[in-house]
Amino acid sequence: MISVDDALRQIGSSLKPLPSVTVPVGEAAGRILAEAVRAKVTQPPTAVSAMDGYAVNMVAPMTAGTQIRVLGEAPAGRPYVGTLTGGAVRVFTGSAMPTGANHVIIQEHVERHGDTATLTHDQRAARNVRPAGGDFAEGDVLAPALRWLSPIDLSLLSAAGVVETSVYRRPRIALFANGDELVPPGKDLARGQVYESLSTGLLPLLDSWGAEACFLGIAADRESAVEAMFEAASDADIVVPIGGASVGDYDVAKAVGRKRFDLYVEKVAVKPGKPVWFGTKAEQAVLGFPGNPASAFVCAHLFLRPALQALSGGEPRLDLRTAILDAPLPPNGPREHFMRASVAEEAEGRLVCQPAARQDSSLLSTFAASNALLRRGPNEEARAAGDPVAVLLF
Ligand SMILES: Nc1nc2c(c(=O)[nH]1)N[C@H]1C(S)=C(S)[C@@H](COP(=O)(O)OP(=O)(O)OC[C@H]3O[C@@H](n4cnc5c(N)ncnc54)[C@H](O)[C@@H]3O)O[C@H]1N2
Ligand code: MOO
Repeated sequence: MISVDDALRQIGSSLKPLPSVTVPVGEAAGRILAEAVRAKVTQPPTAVSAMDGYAVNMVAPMTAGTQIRVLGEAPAGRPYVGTLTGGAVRVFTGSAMPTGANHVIIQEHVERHGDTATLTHDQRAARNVRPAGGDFAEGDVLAPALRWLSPIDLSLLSAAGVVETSVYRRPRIALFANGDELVPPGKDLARGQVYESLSTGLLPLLDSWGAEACFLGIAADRESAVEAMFEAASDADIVVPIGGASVGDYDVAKAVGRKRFDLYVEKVAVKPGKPVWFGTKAEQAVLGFPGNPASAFVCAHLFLRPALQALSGGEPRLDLRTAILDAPLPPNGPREHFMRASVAEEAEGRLVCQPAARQDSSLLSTFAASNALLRRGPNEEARAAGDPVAVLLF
């Protein structure tokens, strides 16, 4: 059995980044940038008014009662072409500032009669102007390579005149379940049957991690049925069989996988998830999950998410944070343990971690009530309330 870190290293060194593809910015949310994006224009391109009002050149404080001649107007998109020469130009939020103007008197501070604006409030200092390039300048790096593009990133790139981006192709993941006892939800259960429940949760999880995931269905505990699933998964970058990973007489997924792939990981010293297995053949990888529900989800977080990072040019790693334990824990056993836990943020960003009372790897209800995995090292000594611990938030 190898450690979690060694398994991650093995996965990282076996997976090469997928090719990059060019996509319209509008379709790039959730994708990972293959190269940095620079601004094509400066934003704002010129100084603009931040308010509706009157643009003036203010050389000294102005007092209420001062009268100013209104020379013209500059609606947003139609700059004023003349010179100011002591007068004011009617402007609006987003209007280009007339040449020479440094201040916008908000319209609430003015009484307007014809071409004359009379100040109703003192103007102490020049303000209400957004400088050219205040957001970004042409050539600025707006998003570095490997950035996961959020929806707001797309607006940032659009504001900078960028219409296409180079992103990694989405990893294609094909899941299938393995077990004679599994039945799709909606059917009546016969004695000994349970609903196949893992695909419904894993598909959207993978989608949220930027993958294109599909579920091929349930394979019976027969080699031919599992073979058919692998055939149907020929397009996938990673095939993920769920279940049939252990040593039982009917655990056929791994037995078939061993014939089709070179296996580099056969078991990991982790709890839950020990029977997880990994291999490759040509351009395809297989990552077999144990069927116990918590084991499958822990393996998704510990191994599949980092595998997706590796396919997108990143380092496969776990984003562990530090939290404070809220109750004592007994010594850990020999396997690294990822306990289901609830983490809450307290004052000043301090994270407090409460491990779930029941940790059996069959329990979906415990997982659903948790938002983190609490990592305990192999043979780690007992922990006291208040001790710092490592957590993986999800
Ligand atoms: N003698 C030993 N027995 C077991 C060992 C061992 O080392 N020696 N390891 C145990 C560990 S740890 C795990 S984890 C499980 C994993 O076994 P499998 O991957 O072979 O999983 P299955 O037997 O197929 O299923 C286990 C359990 O999960 C249910 N299941 C499976 N798939 C689904 C699904 N898609 N949806 C809902 N539920 C599912 C299945 O019905 C079983 O109850 O092995 C231990 N045994
Ligand atoms: O590894 Mo199993 O996942 O402990 O139940």
